[in-house]
Amino acid sequence: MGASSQFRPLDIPKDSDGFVKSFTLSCYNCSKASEARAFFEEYGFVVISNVFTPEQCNDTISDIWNVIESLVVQPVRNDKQLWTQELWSKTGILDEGIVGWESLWTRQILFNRQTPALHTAFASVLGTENLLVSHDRYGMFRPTKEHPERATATNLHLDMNPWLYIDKEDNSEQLEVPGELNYDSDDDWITENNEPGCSKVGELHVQGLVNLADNREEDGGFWLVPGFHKYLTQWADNHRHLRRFYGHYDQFIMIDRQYIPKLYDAACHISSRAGSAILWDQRAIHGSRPNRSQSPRYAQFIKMFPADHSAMTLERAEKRRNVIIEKLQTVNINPEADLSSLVVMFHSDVDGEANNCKIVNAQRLLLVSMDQNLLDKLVGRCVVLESALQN
Ligand SMILES: O=C(O)CCC(=O)C(=O)O
Repeated sequence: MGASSQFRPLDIPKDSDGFVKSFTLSCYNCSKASEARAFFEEYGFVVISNVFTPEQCNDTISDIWNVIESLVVQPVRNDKQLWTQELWSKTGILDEGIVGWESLWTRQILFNRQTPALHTAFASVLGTENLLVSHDRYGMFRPTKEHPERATATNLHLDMNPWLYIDKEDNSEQLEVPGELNYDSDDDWITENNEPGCSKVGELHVQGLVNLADNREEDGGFWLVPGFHKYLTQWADNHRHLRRFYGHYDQFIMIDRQYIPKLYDAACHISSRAGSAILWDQRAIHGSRPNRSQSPRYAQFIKMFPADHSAMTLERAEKRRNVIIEKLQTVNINPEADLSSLVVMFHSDVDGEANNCKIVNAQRLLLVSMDQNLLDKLVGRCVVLESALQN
């Protein structure tokens, strides 16, 4: 494996119930948050517990079934016999257990994206509370004990192009694909997740998921190579020969076991309790393992990124915000009444040339400002639609 043979995978600490060590946070700058951040820096991931409540997990599992049943056009949740390959091929990406072909916009998935504890988790790791949230999909891994054919594929991948990441000089052309993201296709929201910046600028990008049921090793799901985030640059440089298998601008790199057997051996399942979030550094090679148990594995995938993220141009932020407002209307979410006090939405008549224009415009999304100084600066120049959580 060239110089990456120096890479030493780390042993992951576990708690007395066999789950990976986790952190409970009261706010983003509490002492536990510093510990969580230190853990993240060392291992390339961290588990934050109690991010979704038990009720929220149950409601979300029910929503996953609503999505599945709307795609297979029949009720299936109570009859495992119906969870066949043929039917599941209509629900999303079969091999990866992803539910939904493109980003999902149900009421439940939208409300989950504004969960305060989730925001605290990302803010703790990213070191800022001014964040945008991604609009991704659900995961559901069917039990396979009696149906091995229902297993998802064992995989390790990167949601970025490691060679563009190490070679680019700056972030000016973040997404090196033809055309700008318009958010006119639900697929654009998935593409948006795979913009990791570049190594020379060194922005931190953090992906995440919330497990909705206890997730033990035998239930399959998320795994990663602990500590790999620090070696990505070196690894990518040593493995330039693999680049020929991918398109020059591909931003999703699935790597077969035969090319990286040692990394597959080093990957660890990240077991966590229901309602826990797993956050990982986008540079850590990761993926999923199939379920081998009798219980389904349920998850929601979520990334948050700083609102002043370098790829978020004013035009993009504007389009993004407008599409989100339409999506909220489609599921009868009233931005003025139904959103959490975390969510700040700005009218579009903000003076784009003024100070902070980038931050102002980038925040025209869902999420977020709890930074009073920033709000004070902005409120004079725009209307903040903010109110108490009502869901
Ligand atoms: O937990 C999983 O199913 C895998 C998640 C993953 O690889 C991703 O979101 O990139």
